[in-house]
Amino acid sequence: MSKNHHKALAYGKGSVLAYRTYLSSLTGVKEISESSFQGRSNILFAANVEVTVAGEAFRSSFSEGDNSLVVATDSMKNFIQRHLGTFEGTTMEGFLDYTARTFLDKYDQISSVELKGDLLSFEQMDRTKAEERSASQLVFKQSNNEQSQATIQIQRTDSEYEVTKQQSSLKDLQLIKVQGNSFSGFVRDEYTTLPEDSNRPLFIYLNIHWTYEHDHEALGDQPLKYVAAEQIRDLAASIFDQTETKSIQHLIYVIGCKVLTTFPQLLHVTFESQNHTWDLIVDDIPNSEGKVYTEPRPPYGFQLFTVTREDAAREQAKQQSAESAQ
Ligand SMILES: O=c1[nH]c(=O)c2[nH]c(=O)[nH]c2[nH]1
Repeated sequence: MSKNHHKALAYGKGSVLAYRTYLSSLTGVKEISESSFQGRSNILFAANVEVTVAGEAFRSSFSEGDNSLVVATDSMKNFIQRHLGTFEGTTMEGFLDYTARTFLDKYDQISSVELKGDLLSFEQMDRTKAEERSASQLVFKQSNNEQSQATIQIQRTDSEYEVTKQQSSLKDLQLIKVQGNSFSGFVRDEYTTLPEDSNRPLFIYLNIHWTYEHDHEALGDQPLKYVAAEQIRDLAASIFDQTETKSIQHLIYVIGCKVLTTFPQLLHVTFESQNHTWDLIVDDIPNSEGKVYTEPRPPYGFQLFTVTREDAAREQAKQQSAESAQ
């Protein structure tokens, strides 16, 4: 049996919080019909960052207790927070790229650095002034719903810095569709107790990760190429609404294809989904199509799938031939 685990040699700092006011706003993104998203004011840019650094130079800090090359994780925290003050871009992806590169510039002994940042969500509240209601430029509500996240890993090579991982994510989007979902035709054998269902409510949790063909297009410097987590969220919800779902497997595939045809600058999109569909309690409410449900008991099911450009192209060709046959 082959053993295929990487040997670990790294250290870093988690939960580095940095709240920046009046970062440059993100404007000029490509607008799509499924989303009202036009940009982010960035009046508040709130980040929770994790930094991980690696390099053979740190081996002796583990084996000998030799701290002579060790950058204290406390200093890493300061580095991240102060660089949010000098950052001139508009996105988390851009901030992490900027900080990772300046970090490698500063510390020769570090051979690779990975930064992961959650963009903490603060929503603009309404205000009324002289009978006119508009978005407050001062008051925000912290929102603990789905979150956007970015990850970048940059490696030092002999001549340059190489981006070895770049990913943008939307985490923990929880969507319920109250009807228009079936699940049937699955294996029936002596272990099967689940009935076929032609119309179930479907409650799913989604993590969605997308990767650009060209890493630099993730940064937001060319806003027309930037894909915002808000747009991915709205696309996913719109497809869910429009699709008579056969399974979560099929739903995430269709969402992935739509994401890739809408944003051709993306290389692939990966889904982690969970099934949290409610249990039925009251089926027959007189004179109503309503029902009563409750939280399902554990365990829960999950799906993992990466949709590629080839998948999206095949799906688009299938749709076009179906349309021309009509
Ligand atoms: O969308 C679903 N996919 C499954 O694989 C599955 N399995 C299950 O019990 N319910 C569901 N639902």
